Amino acid sequence: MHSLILASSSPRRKELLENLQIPFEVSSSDVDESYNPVLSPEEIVMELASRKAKFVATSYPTSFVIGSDTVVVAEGQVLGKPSSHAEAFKMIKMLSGTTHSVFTGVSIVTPDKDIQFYEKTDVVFWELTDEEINSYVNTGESFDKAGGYGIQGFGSTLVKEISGDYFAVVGLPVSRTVRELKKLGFPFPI
Ligand SMILES: Cc1cn([C@H]2C[C@H](O)[C@@H](COP(=O)(O)OP(=O)(O)OP(=O)(O)O)O2)c(=O)[nH]c1=O
Repeated sequence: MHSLILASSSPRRKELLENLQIPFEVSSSDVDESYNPVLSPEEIVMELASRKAKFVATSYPTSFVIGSDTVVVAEGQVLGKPSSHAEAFKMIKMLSGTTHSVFTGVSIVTPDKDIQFYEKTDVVFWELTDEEINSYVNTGESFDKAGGYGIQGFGSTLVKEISGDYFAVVGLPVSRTVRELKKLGFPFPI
């Protein structure tokens, strides 16, 4: 039987896949995450997800390997992870009182195929005061997350509504991923 590998160092992606109670291994993908700025957000996340999965697949040639990438798009700008308090503040300020889109791309590499897909989720933030933004950034939660927030943590208090897959915002659109794995012939118990 083929084994399943998650090509990620994200603890959230691991937790989401663990919810399915199927055995898998984690192998982090040390790839260059730069991209051509002319690409659309969906092209960027699928390209980076593919790079991550392909990198790990070279070490697991008989496995099904899943790679994923998440970015936030606001005011036409693609936001990755902030690297300072000031940058995180600026990102959350940009998201305050408006709707932004979260794009998560997934790539699945098997011994004889590789596919990519993406999910887009729209997220509406409450109007936030500078004080609220500062105290959120002070939690330290911003730094390893696209757009500078985590919907699954304190960031849940910033969110007014979402339209789309919550799990895709956290980093892995689990149900679509399972459907695609099944189409590729991976034996799922459910
Ligand atoms: C918007 C949002 C993003 N994120 C996270 C998901 C991703 O882990 C991260 C975006 O960075 P990614 O580069 O997609 O992933 P990563 O570096 O964390 O992990 P790897 O490349 O090894 O798979 O932001 C949340 O956890 N919650 C959120 O609400």
